[in-house]
Amino acid sequence: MTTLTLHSPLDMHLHLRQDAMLKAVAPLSAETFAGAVIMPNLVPPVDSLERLKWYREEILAAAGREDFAPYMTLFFRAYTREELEAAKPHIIGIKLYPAGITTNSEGGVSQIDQAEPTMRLMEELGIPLMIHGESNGFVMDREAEFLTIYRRLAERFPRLKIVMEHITTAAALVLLNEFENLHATVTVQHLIITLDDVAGGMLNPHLFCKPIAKRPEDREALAHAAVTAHPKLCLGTDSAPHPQHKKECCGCAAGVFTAPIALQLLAGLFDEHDALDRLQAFVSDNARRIYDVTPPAKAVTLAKKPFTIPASYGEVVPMWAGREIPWSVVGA
Ligand SMILES: NC(=O)N[C@@H](CC(=O)O)C(=O)O
Ligand SMILES: [Zn+2]
Ligand SMILES: [Zn+2]
Repeated sequence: MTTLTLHSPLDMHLHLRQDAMLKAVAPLSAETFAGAVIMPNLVPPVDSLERLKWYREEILAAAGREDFAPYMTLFFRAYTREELEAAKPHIIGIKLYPAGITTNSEGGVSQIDQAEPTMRLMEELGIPLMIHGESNGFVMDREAEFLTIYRRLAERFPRLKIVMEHITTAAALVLLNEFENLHATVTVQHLIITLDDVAGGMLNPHLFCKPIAKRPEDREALAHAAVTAHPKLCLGTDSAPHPQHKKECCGCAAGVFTAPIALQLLAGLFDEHDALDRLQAFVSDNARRIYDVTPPAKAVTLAKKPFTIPASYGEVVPMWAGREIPWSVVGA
């Protein structure tokens, strides 16, 4: 049986929520990941150091093991220099959401220009900026339209580390290569599905997320970059749990839940591309270098042995629930 051991896999974009949902999903990430970048889009958002420290403790308690590091982010707003200096040792970066563009982003930024003084301070202090990069244009064009903003920020703040979160287009990869200070995360679903899987046949709400899955040529470009372990790209699952009744309803919430199946799906993809030897870079080594983190030691062994994705994890339905996939986690 073919097996593969990954060392300290990292998820550089994760939603863990609060309360009962946090308690249900945090152990699932902690089982196979050594660390994760925790998104701050709670209600209300994590936009103070006090709230961030409280949230970190909640996560550690919910994860229930020592070998899982939550890398915390603050929700972008206008911060003072004093606030940023105090926050810096506790955060991996600050996450910017355009106002209203995705789940729980109502308090986000409506005028990017007005965000520049804070970005200037972040550049000076060496605090990375993570962005959900979508305009409010036509849904398939939102990321492409936002690329002009990424470009402007990359030019105006050459020493600011900018992470283009969950990229979904070939065009974003082109821009990624153009500026040294741009980096990117990509989800599992955007490497393996297109809009057809979401809405081309029977509507599949469990594959609906922001940004929406794009065209086959986008998926091919992203998959190529992932399986060749593009040095500026790393895994960020954007695993975003919503209870089943919020997905299977009229007005389905955006977010795909993949945390417990991400590594198995990736092993399948990398195997198909004869690239299993590059998975370690994509799920850990690139992130360690880009974000300058040293995760807890954790070995996760996968085997080419069929695995049926559960129908649900508590009240959350994962991507491809009930489907048999070729790789399993056999030791973590
Ligand atoms: N990706 C999503 O569709 N949803 C995320 C928010 C986000 O990452 O944009 C969520 O919090 O549910
Ligand atoms: Zn997002
Ligand atoms: Zn997200």
